Amino acid sequence: MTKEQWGALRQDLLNSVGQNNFKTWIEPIEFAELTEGVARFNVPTNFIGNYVTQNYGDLILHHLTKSGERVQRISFSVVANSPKTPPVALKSDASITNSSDKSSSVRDTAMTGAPLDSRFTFDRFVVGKPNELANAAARRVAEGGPVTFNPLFLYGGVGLGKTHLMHAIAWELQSHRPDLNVLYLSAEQFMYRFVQALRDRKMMDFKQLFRSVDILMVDDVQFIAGKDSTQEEFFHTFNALVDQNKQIIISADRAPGEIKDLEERIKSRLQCGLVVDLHPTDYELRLGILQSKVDAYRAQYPELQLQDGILEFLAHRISTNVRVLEGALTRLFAFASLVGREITMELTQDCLSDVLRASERKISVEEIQRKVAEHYNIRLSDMIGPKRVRTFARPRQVAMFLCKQLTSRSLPEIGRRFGGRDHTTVMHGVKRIEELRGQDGQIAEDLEMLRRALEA
Ligand SMILES: Nc1ncnc2c1ncn2[C@@H]1O[C@H](COP(=O)(O)OP(=O)(O)OP(=O)(O)O)[C@@H](O)[C@H]1O
Repeated sequence: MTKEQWGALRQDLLNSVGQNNFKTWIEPIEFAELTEGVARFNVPTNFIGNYVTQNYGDLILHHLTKSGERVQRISFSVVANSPKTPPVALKSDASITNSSDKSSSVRDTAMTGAPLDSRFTFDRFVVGKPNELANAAARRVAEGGPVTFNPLFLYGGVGLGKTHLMHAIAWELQSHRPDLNVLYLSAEQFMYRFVQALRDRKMMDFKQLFRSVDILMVDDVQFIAGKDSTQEEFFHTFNALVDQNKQIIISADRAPGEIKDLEERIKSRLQCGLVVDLHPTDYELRLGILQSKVDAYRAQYPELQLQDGILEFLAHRISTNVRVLEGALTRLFAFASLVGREITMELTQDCLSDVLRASERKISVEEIQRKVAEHYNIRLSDMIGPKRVRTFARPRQVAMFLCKQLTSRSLPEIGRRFGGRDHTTVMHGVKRIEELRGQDGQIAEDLEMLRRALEA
């Protein structure tokens, strides 16, 4: 790809990210070269490199691929005055890890040139009810003691921490058991290497490499489903390692039995050890994660000013996955530091309007009305209808309050969905519940219970 082609591609990116984001994030990056599947860019600061990787990495990769380029990953190097600042790379690569230098944000290894993310450690993994079992199992494996369950199979939806836990295991093993040879790679990378070995007639080397590891970790194993010869090779590798009593750790986006087009014999092997599920996050875990990110950020930028209630608001409103939550916070920090202002609710809603709109789809006004009606044992038609007796009016106000809190609908919109009421009625209802929440323990409890039920 030439610089001119990159220029044309930037237009597509402009259309995708919008003028403001483009000016702030995309414009400063400069295409350097594309070699061996890696598109390299120069950036003025490490911060921009990190931000673009996290927020636009996939998008850039997508546009590059769409334009016909063969690109596996992108990488950023800081060109300003600090030649020592490390380049940043995307996470989906492989690495054989055998040193404990964590100085760079993403560490490359000489052997494969692939990264383990230094942020993905156990001490930065926030534990809550939804992930406590997965965390405990990962920590056990990371001790590097005798193999008790093989494989450890971690599964869960997008962005819930599977990769984080796998990297954490690798880091931990490196520091406590540097004698062990740990190989972490994505299933895609496994296939890529297998195909390359076939093409270069280096299957013996391939087999030897994979059979000589002490701990093999394969991320996103669902990727090999339907790819027959890769599955076959994976099956042999798996068996050879289990026979030698070597630990295997696998992750996927769903349980082994539910991965379509995965051979039955592989499914049953994968179920032989310990299968642990990372559940969707709950409000408390999301708040804990946000808090820990703020603490980490504050350690670097003590001038950060964050109004009360912002984290709670984000934890309520963004329940899709942790990656989205993290991305939202990073964007907020970046925006606030650019404009040099305190992070207020207004700034948050402004800066994250697209994310908030996207995640709002999760809880609808109708769902809230239904749940609240059920909870107070009234009919939905009475909740929306004209009757003003307390038995209906209070649940109606509770529902309005939750609509205001859990969706991004405006007051007039909410009013319309409550039988065409005026926005001042909604405003009054929301205010009333806010007051009651502080005075009436029962209302506070009802609100909490309903919120949990709606977010579950
Ligand atoms: N419990 C947690 N504590 C702190 N950070 C977390 C937690 N769970 C997820 N994250 C963060 O969320 C982001 C996404 O996590 P990760 O990449 O591990 O997800 P994943 O389950 O592997 O997703 P995918 O299915 O897309 O590969 C990472 O930046 C990770 O650090």
